[in-house]
Amino acid sequence: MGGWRDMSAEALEDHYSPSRWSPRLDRDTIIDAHLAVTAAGTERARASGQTLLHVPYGDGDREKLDIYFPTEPSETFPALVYIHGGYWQSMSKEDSGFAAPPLVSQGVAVVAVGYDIAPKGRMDTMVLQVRRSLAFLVQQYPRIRGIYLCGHSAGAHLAAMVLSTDWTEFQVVPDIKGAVLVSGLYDLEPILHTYVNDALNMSREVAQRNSPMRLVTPAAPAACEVLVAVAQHDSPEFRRQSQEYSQALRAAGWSVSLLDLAGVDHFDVIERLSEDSYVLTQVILNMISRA
Ligand SMILES: N[C@@H](CC(=O)c1ccccc1NC=O)C(=O)O
Repeated sequence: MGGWRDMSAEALEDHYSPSRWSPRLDRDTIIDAHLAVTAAGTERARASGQTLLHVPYGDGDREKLDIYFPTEPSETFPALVYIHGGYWQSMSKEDSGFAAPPLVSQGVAVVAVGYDIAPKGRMDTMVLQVRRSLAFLVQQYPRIRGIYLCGHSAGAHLAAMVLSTDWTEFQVVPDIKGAVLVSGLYDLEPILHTYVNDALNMSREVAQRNSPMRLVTPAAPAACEVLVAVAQHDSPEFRRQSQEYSQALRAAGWSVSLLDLAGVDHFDVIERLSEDSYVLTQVILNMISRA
């Protein structure tokens, strides 16, 4: 932690703008392309399989989740809980089902979680919402046995916050068997100094208490397996954050792998989960089948 403190305001802004680092598309089109691809992929997943959409896990507008059921469900089945990115201020669960087809065909349910994005959603609230969605899921769906978390970018941050949850404050302890954190942020302090915080309006204290990097605890005996994935064309700051977080978890006794995905950028690193043959799809299916 800390090298970023020597960076100029412009450099920080650059490093925390994932759209500026892709060799594939220019910065003005890549976000729109990402929204279009993930929305179309979600539509496809909804049209082709059995779903339960907009299930409320709380009273808030966005406190809802979508379930994509396995094509041939066994009596109990594992679930991958997907937490969308968008810098805590864009996207929704309506763009979060694109990863379902290759998983539901292999007996895995996919659950896309909604949460209140900024400015309505505050950082503490978003973290609490995602934690509550997991508690709800295990209480309401006893057929789900074994949860795998997957988050992209800001969603990987929220997934990492779920890993740091003290479940004694909830009625249940979800059986989280694995976590796949893709191109995430684990230290929120640098973004206090960028445009990202305009909508979030975090104080230093809020950023610190919501930084997974500061919340790494010794691994419990049954701690889950963590896969920290980062794209070749993520910015050096994003790549540094993934490296440092995975090292910190490993030093605390967690079972962690750092996966550096070649040939992809911050956006197609996750979009390609809609493909059966994508290496990350295969790694996720492998993680689930080994458990
Ligand atoms: N303003 C950001 C947008 C961004 O980071 C983003 C957009 C859509 C989905 C995920 C994103 N990144 C992290 O949550 C950028 O310049 O790329």
